[in-house]
Amino acid sequence: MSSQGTFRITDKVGDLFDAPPNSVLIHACNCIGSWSGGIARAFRDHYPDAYRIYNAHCKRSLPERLAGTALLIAPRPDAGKQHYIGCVFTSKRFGRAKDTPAMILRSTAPAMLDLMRQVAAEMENGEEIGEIRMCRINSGLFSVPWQQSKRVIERLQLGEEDVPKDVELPWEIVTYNPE
Ligand SMILES: Nc1ncnc2c1ncn2[C@@H]1O[C@H](COP(=O)(O)OP(=O)(O)OC[C@H]2O[C@H](OP(=O)(O)O)[C@H](O)[C@@H]2O)[C@@H](O)[C@H]1O
Repeated sequence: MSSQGTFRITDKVGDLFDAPPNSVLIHACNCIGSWSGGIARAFRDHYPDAYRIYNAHCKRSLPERLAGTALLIAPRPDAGKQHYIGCVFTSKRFGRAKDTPAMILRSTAPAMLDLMRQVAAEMENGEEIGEIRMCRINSGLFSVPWQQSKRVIERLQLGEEDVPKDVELPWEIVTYNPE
C-alpha cells in the first residue's frame, strides 16, 4: 500500500447520484430491510434491483448480526446507472426504535472497514472501481451529527490484512449533500 491506510474525506455540495460509472455510492442502512425514508428512498427509486438484494440480505440474518457489517452490491442493469451500492449497517432498526447515537457510531467503524475490505476484494478480482462517494451518513433520520461520523471514519486504519498488496484502494471519500 502506498498510503497509510487511512481515508481523507472531502465534503462537497452536489448530487450524489450524478457519479461516473463504477463509482461506489455509500449510505447508512437499518438491518430490517427498509429503504423507506431520507436518501434511502432515493436509492430505492434509482436502484430497485439493489434494493431487492439488500432486502433479501436482511431477511437472511438477524439485526444483531448485521449491525457493524456492510454489503457491497455490484452494478445492476437497472436505471442504466453502473454504480456500486455500499450499504453500511449502522443501526439495527429505524424510526423510534433506531439505535442511540453512541451505538450508531460504534457500528459505523466496523461497518465501514467491512465495506472497504469488500471494495478491495472486488478490485483484487480485477473489477474497476471509480470514485468512492458517500452521503453524510447517519446525519439525517439517524440523528448523529455529521462531524461525529466523519471523525470515526477518518480514524479508521486499514492494514495489509484488509487490503491486498497489489490493490490501490481510492483513499479519498467524497461526500455529496444537496446544500
Ligand atoms: N433525496 C436526497 N438526496 C440527497 N441527499 C439526501 C436526500 N435525502 C436526505 N439526504 C441527505 O442524506 C444524508 C443522510 O440522511 P438520511 O436521513 O437519508 O439517512 P441517515 O443516514 O441519517 O439514516 C439512515 C436511515 O434513514 C433511512 O430511512 P428509513 O429508516 O428507511 O425511513 C434508511 O433506511 C435508514 O434507516 C443527510 O445529509 C441528508 O441531508
